[in-house]
Amino acid sequence: MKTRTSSVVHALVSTRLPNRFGDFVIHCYGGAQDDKQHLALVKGEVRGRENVLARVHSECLTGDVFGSRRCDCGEQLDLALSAIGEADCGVLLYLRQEGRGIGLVQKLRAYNLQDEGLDTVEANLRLGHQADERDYYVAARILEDLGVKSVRLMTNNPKKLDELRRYGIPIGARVPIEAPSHPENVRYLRAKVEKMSHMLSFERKRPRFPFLAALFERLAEGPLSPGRPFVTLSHAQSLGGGDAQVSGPEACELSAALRAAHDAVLKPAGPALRLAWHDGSKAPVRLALAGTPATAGDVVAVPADARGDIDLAAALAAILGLGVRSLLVDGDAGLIGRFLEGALADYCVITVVPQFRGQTGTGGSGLESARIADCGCQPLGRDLVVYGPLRIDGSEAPAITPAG
Ligand SMILES: Nc1nc2c(ncn2[C@@H]2O[C@H](COP(=O)(O)OP(=O)(O)OP(=O)(O)O)[C@@H](O)[C@H]2O)c(=O)[nH]1
Ligand SMILES: [Zn+2]
Repeated sequence: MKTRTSSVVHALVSTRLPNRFGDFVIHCYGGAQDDKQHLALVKGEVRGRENVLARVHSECLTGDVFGSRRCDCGEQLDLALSAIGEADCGVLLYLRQEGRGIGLVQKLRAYNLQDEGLDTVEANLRLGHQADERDYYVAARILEDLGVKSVRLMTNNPKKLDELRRYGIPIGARVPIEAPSHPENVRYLRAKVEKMSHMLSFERKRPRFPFLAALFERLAEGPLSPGRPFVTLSHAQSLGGGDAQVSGPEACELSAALRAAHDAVLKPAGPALRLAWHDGSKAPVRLALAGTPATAGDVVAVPADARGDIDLAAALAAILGLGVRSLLVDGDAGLIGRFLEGALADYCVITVVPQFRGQTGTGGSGLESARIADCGCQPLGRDLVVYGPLRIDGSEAPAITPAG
């Protein structure tokens, strides 16, 4: 847990604040190291409660008060207050960290730089700031002071989740909070996704990999077979048939898009399996055979199949029970094969890396480095032909240039 010794915040005053979203009490906190007064809007009784609906919102005068379309802050504030207003209890913290901590004047300067073509992160850096200078220590202490035991946090920002956890706030779940995008803020939102890893689904809907559009649409509908999540198998293999060692940057991007589109990713981890939520909203879980010696972290015990391996059907049922409706299996050839044997998968995305290095059928040192340069690919009836001039380390540039 991240700790700090300085700055103990305390409520200076609390008063009723009925607003258009419901009946709130506002607590004004002082004593923070930054000398600012931070606010907590509380609906209902949150003391001693688990999984309290919460929003930790950073001040954005332009968005929150003046309805700026440069960002999504004002709309997120409304969404959060209205969700809390409808819940029986909840908390909104309003942290005075304007402009991701750089202050109003610098944020407005950053807007001018964005009008000159920089993105929101580059603008901060140009002004001599970090991309994000916020700190969530005060937020954690206020939540503790309010007696909140754990939260369901409305955010799309993974750093916010990490920081609050590190300051000791248990987060039971992440609740996405997405305002519709506008032409004026789409660049800003895209920069949040690409540079600050924000989890915004409008990006997922972008036809970045048009050949997967049908899969992405289907995923939104949830499981296809009863008793298990929708399962996509993904694998990168070499021409020799074994697992590929290194894929190119675009294939890495594809694999990131696949991870983001599924609720969770399953990978082999020795004899066990490791389940990780794509957005980090929950801690990863290990699925291991019952009786396996415990290691750190959460372990779900799964029965063995006839061969003594993890029973994958039982593992999938347990994974569905954990709330995962779509699962990406990021497997080696062995794990993929076992899912196929059990007819436990719905979709498959195989990347072929045009090199021969792999586990199967390659031993010689020449083959180790052999690859197809200028790789081509052609569906041929029901088959797929991968072709192109060969290059083996030490050989000259390929003599044949591919047609078309
Ligand atoms: N420096 C800078 N700050 C900005 C810009 N646009 C918005 N902000 C600030 O970004 C912060 C956004 O805060 P939040 O909405 O709490 O947090 P978030 O990081 O967007 O994460 P979410 O919880 O997903 O909303 C506010 O402090 C805004 O003032 C910008 O272009 N530059
Ligand atoms: Zn804003």
